[in-house]
Amino acid sequence: MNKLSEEEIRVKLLRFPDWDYYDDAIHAEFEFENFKDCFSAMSRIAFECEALNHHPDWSNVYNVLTISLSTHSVNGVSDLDFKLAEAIESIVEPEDEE
Ligand SMILES: C[C@H](O)[C@H](O)[C@H]1CNC2=NC(N)=NC(=O)C2=N1
Repeated sequence: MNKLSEEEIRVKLLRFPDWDYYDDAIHAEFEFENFKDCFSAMSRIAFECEALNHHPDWSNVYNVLTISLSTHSVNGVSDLDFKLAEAIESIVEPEDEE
């Protein structure tokens, strides 16, 4: 995996309005109705993490999930972080069905 430059990250983040870049990682915070909904999303995200072999630095307080993604081997952000961010978005904010 390549370490993305700040410029590359900023361009990619245009498609990820929930996410921000600082401290060599991308970060997002999601709020749910209650703890059950939050933890249910976390369980679903966990399966995606295992499938990608890429794992978030995350924390949960009641109905709020805070996530940071980075790639240890490059000491920064790689395409893998965006791949996982995309999977997280599709779980947390699914598109409306027709
Ligand atoms: C050995 C194993 O493949 C690595 O430790 C993986 C596991 N999960 C990971 N998760 C994240 N976020 N970054 C990594 O660099 C990473 N590396």
